[in-house]
Amino acid sequence: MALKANEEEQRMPQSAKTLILWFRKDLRISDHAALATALDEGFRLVPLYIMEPEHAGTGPLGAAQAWWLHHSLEALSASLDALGAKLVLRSGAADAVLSDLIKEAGASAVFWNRRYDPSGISVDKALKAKLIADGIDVRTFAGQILHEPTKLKTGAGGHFRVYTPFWKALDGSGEPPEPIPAPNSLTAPEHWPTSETLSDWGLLPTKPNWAKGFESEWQPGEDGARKRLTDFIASGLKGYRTRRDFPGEAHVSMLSPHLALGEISPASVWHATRGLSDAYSSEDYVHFRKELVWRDFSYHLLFHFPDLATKNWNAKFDAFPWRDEPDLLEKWQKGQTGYPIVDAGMRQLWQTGFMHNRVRMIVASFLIKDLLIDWREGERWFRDTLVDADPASNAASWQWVAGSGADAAPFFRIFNPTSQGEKFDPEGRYVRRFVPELKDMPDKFIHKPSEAPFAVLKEASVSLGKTYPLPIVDHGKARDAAMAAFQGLRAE
Ligand SMILES: Cc1cc2nc3c(=O)[nH]c(=O)nc-3n(C[C@H](O)[C@H](O)[C@H](O)COP(=O)(O)OP(=O)(O)OC[C@H]3O[C@@H](n4cnc5c(N)ncnc54)[C@H](O)[C@@H]3O)c2cc1C
Repeated sequence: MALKANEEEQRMPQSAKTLILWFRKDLRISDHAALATALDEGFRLVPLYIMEPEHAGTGPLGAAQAWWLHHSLEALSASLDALGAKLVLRSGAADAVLSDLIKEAGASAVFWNRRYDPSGISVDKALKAKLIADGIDVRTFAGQILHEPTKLKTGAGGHFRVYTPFWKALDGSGEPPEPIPAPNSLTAPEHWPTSETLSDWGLLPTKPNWAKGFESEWQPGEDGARKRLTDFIASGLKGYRTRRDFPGEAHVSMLSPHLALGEISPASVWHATRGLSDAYSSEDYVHFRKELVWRDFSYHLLFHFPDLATKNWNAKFDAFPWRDEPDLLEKWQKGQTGYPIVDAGMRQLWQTGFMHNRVRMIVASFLIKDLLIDWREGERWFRDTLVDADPASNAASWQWVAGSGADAAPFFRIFNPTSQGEKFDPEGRYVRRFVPELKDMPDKFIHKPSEAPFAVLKEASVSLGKTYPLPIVDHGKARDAAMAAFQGLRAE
């Protein structure tokens, strides 16, 4: 538990040791085990964030998440300022940055919260060994996920491949630890080391500023995360189980970008759904927790299968006859497929850096099964354009839709984009928001403008092929082609 300011001063001897607290995907001060332990032990603190090279550590960073990171670091910096501390920014390989900073700050300890992506793990392992050999006190802590992948095991002692037993094991292993409150103050080092300047990192887009639409949608940082959670519990959680699939309604939390950079801990989210009044159905909050646990499951898969983003989990899919169709890929990316729910999803992604989960499944199915384009193209595009881009959830979800993943949807479950739209966006509320050229279409044709009579199109000022595209593929034929490709795979 963190100490109060005056208690800290009394405990801290003049010669208090200096510690570097390395922030990574845990850009918060609440429920931060490394921070709380450092304070309990009376260290002087140098908070650090390292912009590591593309392929080592936290990267590669997509453009949309880079925007988020900029604002998240600003918010963390402001929280630390309010506690009398500074966030030191450095760029470069973590081992070089840390060895310089240890000398500059006269630090004897480095603490961090653990990460579970393959490149992060390999950097951390080597670094920890080197620092310990140099006599530095290195300690690492849990907190990015609910339960660490090394701890949850199947009855036979192996790792999980199927979600339901994973959920049961996690749920049965007890509640995650109670969140640790934010500290009231931090103890500064004798001299503050120099810091690079955030604006010099070029994380924000300039010409053009394609992130304009993000600004009204999001408040990156810990306060924004907490507000999102409070608002969701107040008005979105009721009805979550039955309404979470409807993208035109506000029954999902939109916490994923905050969780992706650790502005809020999953344990805090979990505990916030405890002790709710009878007004809440346990079906809603249990279902919500189950979704949160998909994130843990994805990390569990990534930890045990580090190539999740690049290799088919099921190697049978290695022989899948993917098509090389750059024009169709671009139409999908730009939301110009002629299928309104797909286009609305891809435009929501471009305009806000987010897409509703149901629609992610529909657009992914469309890319993979209607266009027969390799799921890895979709994974790459999402990684660059999602503010919640996450190495585990993104890769696991793409493989889930493709049918190549662990516990995946079978390949032959091919979404019909028209009937999915009609079922989950019956009045076209979501489509009308993101595909405004269809806003005056009647409900009956909002998901199938290409089937609307000429008079209906005219009345809605829609000219197919001009103001809105004709379907780029015929879904029925595309479905048959996908099934034939899949049957070919099974026959091999
Ligand atoms: C093709 C595809 C790609 C995806 N890529 C990502 C990604 O890069 N990053 C990401 O965080 N999620 C990804 N997801 C999972 C899911 O779509 C998002 O987590 C969810 O839409 C976030 O919205 P929310 O916070 O409102 O979710 P809520 O419904 O409010 O759920 C709460 C939290 O649970 C977690 N969660 C919910 N569903 C899933 C899921 N299926 N898998 C993993 N975690 C889940 C998220 O952390 C989420 O914030 C992807 C899904 C698909 C189908």
